[in-house]
Amino acid sequence: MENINQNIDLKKYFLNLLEKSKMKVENKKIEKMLKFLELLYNKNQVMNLTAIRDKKGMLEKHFVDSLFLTKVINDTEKSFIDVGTGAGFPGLVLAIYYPERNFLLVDSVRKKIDFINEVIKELNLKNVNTSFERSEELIKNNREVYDIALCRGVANLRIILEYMIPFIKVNGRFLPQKLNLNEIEESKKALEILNAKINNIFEFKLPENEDKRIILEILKLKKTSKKYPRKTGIPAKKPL
Ligand SMILES: C[S@@+](CC[C@H](N)C(=O)[O-])C[C@H]1O[C@@H](n2cnc3c(N)ncnc32)[C@H](O)[C@@H]1O
Repeated sequence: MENINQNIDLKKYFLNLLEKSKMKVENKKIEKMLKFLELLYNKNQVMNLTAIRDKKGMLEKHFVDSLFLTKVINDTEKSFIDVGTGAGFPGLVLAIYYPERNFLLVDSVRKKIDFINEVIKELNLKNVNTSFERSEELIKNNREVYDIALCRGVANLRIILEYMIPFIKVNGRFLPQKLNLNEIEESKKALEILNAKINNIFEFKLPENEDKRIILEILKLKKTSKKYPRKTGIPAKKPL
C-alpha cells in the first residue's frame, strides 16, 4: 500500500513540475518515464549512474531538464544522436517522448550502455539504438546523417563541437545543454573551423529549485572537413 501511495505522489510531483514548466506529456509517456526512473533509482544503489540520488531530484534535474529540449525541437527533425548519454539524458527521455523518431544513444562506458539496453527492453522501445564506441570512432560510419545532435554534461563547448558537428547534416542543429554562457567566447575558433554558428540561445529555469538552464542552438552551415574530429583523445587534449 505504502509503495502505491509513494508512486501516486511521485506522479503528481512530476505532473506538477511539468505544469510549472508549461509542458504537457501524454499519460502513457509519463508512465514510461516513471518506470525508467524506477529502474534508474534501483540501479543507482549498486552502480554509480548519477550523483542525484533521490527520485524527486532526478525528475527535476534529469527528466524535466531533458524535456526542455522539446520546446526547441521541430516536427521535421527525425533523427537524433546523443553522445555521452550516461544513464540516458537527454536522449532516452526524448526517445520516450518521440516514439516515431530515431535515436542513437552513445557512451564510451559499456556498463552505462548495458543499463540503457535494459531500460529499452523493459519499456519495449523500438526507436532507439545504442553504441559504446567513443564518438571519435563512431563517426567513421555516421558522418553527416543526423538532423539533431545532443550532448549534456560531457565536456567544454569547444571540445563537444568537434565531436558533434561532423555527425549532423548541413543545416542540421546541435543543441548542447549548458549551465551558463561562459564557454561561448573561447569556442569561436572551433565554430569557424567546423563551419557552424550559434543561431540562438534559449534560457530555462528548473521549476522547483529555479536554477538556470541553457540550450544553445548551433547551426551547421557547410560540410565538415574529414580532418575532424581528430584522432581519439586529441579533441579533449588539444581543443580547437
Ligand atoms: C557526466 S556524464 C553525463 C551524462 C548525461 N549526458 C547527463 O547529462 O546526465 C558524461 C558522459 O560522457 C561520456 N563520454 C565522454 N566523452 C565521450 C566520447 N568522446 N564518446 C562517448 N562518450 C563520451 C562519459 O563516459 C560519461 O558517461
